[in-house]
Amino acid sequence: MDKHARIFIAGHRGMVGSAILRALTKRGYDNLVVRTSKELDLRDNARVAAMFAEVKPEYVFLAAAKVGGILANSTLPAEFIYDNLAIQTNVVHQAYVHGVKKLLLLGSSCIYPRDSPQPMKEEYLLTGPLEPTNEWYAVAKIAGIKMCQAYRRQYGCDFIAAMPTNLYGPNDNFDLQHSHVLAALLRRFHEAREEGRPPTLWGTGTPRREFLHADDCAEACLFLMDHYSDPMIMNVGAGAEITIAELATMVAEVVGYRGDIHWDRTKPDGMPRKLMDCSRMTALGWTPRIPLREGLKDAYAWYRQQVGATPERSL
Ligand SMILES: NC(=O)C1=CN([C@@H]2O[C@H](COP(=O)(O)OP(=O)(O)OC[C@H]3O[C@@H](n4cnc5c(N)ncnc54)[C@H](OP(=O)(O)O)[C@@H]3O)[C@@H](O)[C@H]2O)C=CC1
Ligand SMILES: C[C@H]1O[C@H](OP(=O)(O)OP(=O)(O)OC[C@H]2O[C@@H](n3cnc4c(=O)[nH]c(N)nc43)[C@H](O)[C@@H]2O)[C@@H](O)[C@@H](O)C1=O
Repeated sequence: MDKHARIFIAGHRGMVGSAILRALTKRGYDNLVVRTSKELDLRDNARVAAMFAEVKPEYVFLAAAKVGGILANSTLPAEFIYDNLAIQTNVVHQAYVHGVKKLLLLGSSCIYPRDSPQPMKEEYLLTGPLEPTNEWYAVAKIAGIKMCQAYRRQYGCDFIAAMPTNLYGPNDNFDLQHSHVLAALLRRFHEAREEGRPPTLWGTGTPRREFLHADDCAEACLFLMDHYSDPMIMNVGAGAEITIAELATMVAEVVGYRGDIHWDRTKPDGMPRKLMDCSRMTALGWTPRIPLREGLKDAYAWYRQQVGATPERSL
């Protein structure tokens, strides 16, 4: 991408979009196009078409989506399938209509079958039933992948799709009902320490997850924009997994909480394991840089800043 190219970052205020914005700005890109969801609801096809006609972006990072953790996904199925289908349909189609040179769509590791062999390779897509807690979101994401592949096949569009694993970092959602596990745990342990009572976590603690910092994910997205043009999806992971119980211990250490943990086993575990096989990304020459413990410290520092907790007061 030329440093003056018009680059539309859809979802620039979200965790991944803001990390992409930071990464591009740091590299000196000076023609970045952003819109909040209030300024431009990407579910509205006419408004998306008008924006593309007016701005004529040359490159698109599609990081706008309806996103949430296991409970949000299982309790808001209509919003997860509708919003994501509509956003992708409008952005991908208008990118084709207005001759976008390259588009990167963000999918998710939840597109793989619940009982996939581990680690999960790209070719396992559509080889078995999905995990029920996020099937609506996963179906929408799979449709997004298929749109990129269809527009490449029929119209020759250079549209690619990256599948990140579970992400965390600055600008994550810390809502206790709707967030992903890592943000929820940082907040739960922070509040447990402040209030002197044990946190209640969900499920059994036995599921395994892989966690990638949003800044690493953004670097991977920029790398793929520069080095990858292929219909095959690309896994973007951290390369190591950890149980939720082990994650809880690590978060407790980072936050400085030393006490009991309660587990609410009425809450779902979701997929038992979700480890990406990232050998194709590694072979291309990209690997993540931020170790989980360092990333956790960074995410916790960001959270404390948001809640106005000074280190002196909160530790
Ligand atoms: N978080 C994770 O663990 C993972 C995320 N991903 C994928 O990465 C991408 C980014 O996720 P993440 O950054 O976490 O999500 P966030 O929830 O942090 O951000 C999503 C962004 O999408 C925008 N958005 C939502 N709905 C609309 C709409 N109708 N019109 C316009 N903009 C809209 C929001 O804009 P605004 O702020 O202006 O309202 C927001 O900035 C998504 O595709 C997600 O599926 C993949 C794997 C894991
Ligand atoms: C990235 C991916 O993320 C989602 O899938 P998920 O990985 O299952 O989601 P999660 O991060 O919310 O939970 C991971 C694990 O952690 C446990 N857990 C413990 N305590 C809390 C807790 O307090 N909050 C949450 N959310 N989970 C908790 C929870 O029970 C589960 O076992 C998809 O829906 C979809 O959004 C998607 O694409």
